[in-house]
Amino acid sequence: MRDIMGRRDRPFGGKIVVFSGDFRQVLPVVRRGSHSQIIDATLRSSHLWKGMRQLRLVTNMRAHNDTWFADYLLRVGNGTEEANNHGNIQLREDICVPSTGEMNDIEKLIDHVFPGLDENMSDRNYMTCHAILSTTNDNVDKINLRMIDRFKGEEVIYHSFDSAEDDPYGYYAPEFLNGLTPNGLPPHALKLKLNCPVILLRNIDLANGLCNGTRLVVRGFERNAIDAEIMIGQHAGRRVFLPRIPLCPSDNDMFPFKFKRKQFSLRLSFAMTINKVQGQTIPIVGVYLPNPVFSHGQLYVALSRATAKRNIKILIEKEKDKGKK
Ligand SMILES: Nc1ncnc2c1ncn2[C@@H]1O[C@H](COP(=O)(O)OP(=O)(O)OP(=O)(O)O)[C@@H](O)[C@H]1O
Repeated sequence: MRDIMGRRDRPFGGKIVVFSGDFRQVLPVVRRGSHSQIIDATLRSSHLWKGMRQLRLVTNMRAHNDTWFADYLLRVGNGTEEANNHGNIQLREDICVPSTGEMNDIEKLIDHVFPGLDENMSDRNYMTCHAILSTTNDNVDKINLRMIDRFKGEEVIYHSFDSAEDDPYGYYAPEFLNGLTPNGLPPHALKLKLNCPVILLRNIDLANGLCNGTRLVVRGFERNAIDAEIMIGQHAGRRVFLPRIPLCPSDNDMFPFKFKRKQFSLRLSFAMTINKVQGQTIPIVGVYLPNPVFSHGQLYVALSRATAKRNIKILIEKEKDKGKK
């Protein structure tokens, strides 16, 4: 930009650039980064920050029909909501699913978030509007497996082809490789049913709306392709065929070998991680917290996906209640 504008002394060659963001949300991810490295990666730490003019948006448009909820979100995000002696936010009882410590607590949360699932299974809008959020991929996988079992229809399982790239002597058995599911990769056995919601894990075709985080519903199964319909955004309603593609973990140091998985770049999306849904609106939200959130920002992102207090339910598992945030 400086070269084009011929003004090497000014940031962006003197052009006005608009940055937007909400500092209450989850901070940038720095792999294995320390607190200071994470802070260092934020816009506020950039040398450009001192030259920026700040404008504030003051109305929460997503929750504009529920001003109490909009204020509550601000209190959570600003750290002014009532906290206990450990500095953890006490979540209000009226937005929590009572926890008994039994396995069926999760079923109760599912019933709250997905009422009338059987009648609405093929409705794209229904699937777009309902989701359960949690902190880690393990928690999310647990809910997704329960949901796909409850979902009506015949199950189809696509298995991946896994290999260790730099293993000429075959030290790593296929069964061992199949058991690995590094972050950001689909599972070895991808269990799907017709009309189930899924989320893309890679950028495949940005121009046609197929990018990391795109939510789709499965409309058909082929031997080596999945027929899916895009759920949200400007390409909503478009039908696409998704192929199996070779995928490697984004963190190369995770294993002492180069792991490659050929699989559909999809995961079920009845439940998703809080980090994955940052930026999305999900009108009816369930939050599953078997363990505390990592930061207030994460709680703020989870709660602020919803449009009103009545549309949110949180399950905090009882036996781990002490550390709740
Ligand atoms: N001016 C507006 N009038 C009506 N609705 C609006 C307006 N601006 C935004 N919205 C709605 O509010 C919701 C959130 O908008 P958007 O995703 O642009 O906000 P955001 O600041 O990026 O949210 P977040 O960072 O929390 O994900 C969307 O459903 C959008 O349609």
